[in-house]
Amino acid sequence: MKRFDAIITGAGQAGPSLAGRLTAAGKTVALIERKHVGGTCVNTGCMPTKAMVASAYAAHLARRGADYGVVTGEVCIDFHKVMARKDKVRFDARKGNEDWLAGMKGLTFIRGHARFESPTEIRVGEERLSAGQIFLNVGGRAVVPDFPGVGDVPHLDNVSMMELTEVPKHLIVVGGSYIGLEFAQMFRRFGSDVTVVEKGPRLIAREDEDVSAAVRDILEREGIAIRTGAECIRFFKSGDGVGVGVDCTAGTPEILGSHILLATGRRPNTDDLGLDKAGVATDKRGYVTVDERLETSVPGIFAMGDCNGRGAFTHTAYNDFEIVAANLLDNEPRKVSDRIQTYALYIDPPLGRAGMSETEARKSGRKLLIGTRPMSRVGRAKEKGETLGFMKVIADAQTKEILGASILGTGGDEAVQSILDVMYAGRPYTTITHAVHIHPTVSELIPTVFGDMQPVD
Ligand SMILES: Cc1cc2nc3c(=O)[nH]c(=O)nc-3n(C[C@H](O)[C@H](O)[C@H](O)COP(=O)(O)OP(=O)(O)OC[C@H]3O[C@@H](n4cnc5c(N)ncnc54)[C@H](O)[C@@H]3O)c2cc1C
Ligand SMILES: NC(=O)c1ccc[n+]([C@@H]2O[C@H](COP(=O)([O-])OP(=O)(O)OC[C@H]3O[C@@H](n4cnc5c(N)ncnc54)[C@H](O)[C@@H]3O)[C@@H](O)[C@H]2O)c1
Repeated sequence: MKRFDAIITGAGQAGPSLAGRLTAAGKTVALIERKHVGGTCVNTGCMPTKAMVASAYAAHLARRGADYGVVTGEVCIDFHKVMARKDKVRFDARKGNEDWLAGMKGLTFIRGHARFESPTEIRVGEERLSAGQIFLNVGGRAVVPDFPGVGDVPHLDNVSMMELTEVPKHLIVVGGSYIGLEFAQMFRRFGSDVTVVEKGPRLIAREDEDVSAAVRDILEREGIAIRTGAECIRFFKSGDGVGVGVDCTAGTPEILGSHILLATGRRPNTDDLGLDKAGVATDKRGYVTVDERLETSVPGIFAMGDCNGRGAFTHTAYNDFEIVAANLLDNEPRKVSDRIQTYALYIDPPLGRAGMSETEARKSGRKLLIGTRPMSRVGRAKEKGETLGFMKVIADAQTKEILGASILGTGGDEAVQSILDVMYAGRPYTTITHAVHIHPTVSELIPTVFGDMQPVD
């Protein structure tokens, strides 16, 4: 049995940074990783997809060259180069993480699958390790729903999408949310026919209806077919290709394509972790139950990142590390409920989100002020020739507290963060209306949108 002060399971977005803080504090740490250092984000998530989104954007802009007075000729995709560029981005990042860990004094890095033997013991293959503190950072993986015929046809997920060697002729994306829509638009721009099949009545159902509708419009303008309300999804083989039954309500009952991507959500990697041997509680979907400081039902065992169900983003996983480190090492009482919801959807133009949606704000029962502005009335967007989308901001009419914002438009992922910072500062929206922003930017219109807010029922 090898003894350590701490064991960290999973080298995703929280584990390595926590290893850095713990070893710097003089503790001995074992970090266990079964696959690739960097986890989902670096290897099969954010980084490679955003590298591919950048290639797709270059293709889109090149096709629109004439709009800007630039003569480009026929635009062709060298898919091999697109994928090689993506691989360089992710492999460089993985290597950077590996080098960082290799130079970490006090760290023992172990490759293999970790399982609990008891609340203080972990087994990796034949090796047994023990520690007084154990930190889980095991992330999640794609869900494969039990669709009829799902075992009869090949299907892709975010991992196998990274290994494609040619552009699919017709990509059928099942699931019209963050993962599905980012892949749908990029592959349309690479030249695939793309159909999105979503069982719900609209795309990205967590967003407001006006946001869903505008996103649908953006995608349909590029020739992406969208089938919402697909309640009867089933799969079958069709010649060399695949078929997806959608039928039920409207449109053609079946779609024939060359490839299927399943993007129907994620599940935590907690089913094969021996949690029962440690007595660590999970909810019914397998997410590890944690308190405000991210400690599990077993004192001394903590869970960070996607596996605790308190966030599903790289920045929330990293913030989990910060919360744990602050409480355990800095005597600073940070808690997960201090976090304000924020994220972006990286279609083009992107959707930047902070705080509540309008639907959530209305449910809160507060008196609201809401301001909106189409991107076609934002100078910066006009100059760039990228005028799709709109901004929406929401405030409490009585307290002037900023409740939320959605910026669907060019630069929306960056611009929304100026609002987020004022929310963290706990300042009223008048802080923004009194601020002077740089001209010409998308952000310069944010004070105007707050200034133009109207009361809603
Ligand atoms: C296609 C896609 C695009 C995304 N884009 C974005 C984005 O743009 N922005 C964003 O914020 N988020 C994005 N995400 C989400 C983001 O990738 C995750 O939220 C983030 O990676 C979660 O980090 P984590 O540390 O919790 O888990 P992970 O990064 O998944 O790391 C967990 C690690 O634990 C290891 N592991 C699991 N079980 C064991 C075990 N038993 N023993 C040893 N090791 C184990 C795994 O191999 C993995 O390396 C995207 C996700 C996908 C799939
Ligand atoms: N830009 C980003 O930050 C980014 C990008 C990609 C992924 N992510 C993260 O990854 C997570 C997972 O993304 P996702 O898009 O896979 O999942 P999701 O949970 O956001 O959406 C799943 C979609 O699939 C649909 N669906 C679910 N079950 C279905 C079924 N049986 N049949 C048909 N449709 C079904 C749902 O209605 C929903 O639209 C997100 O929550 C997000 O946190 C983030």
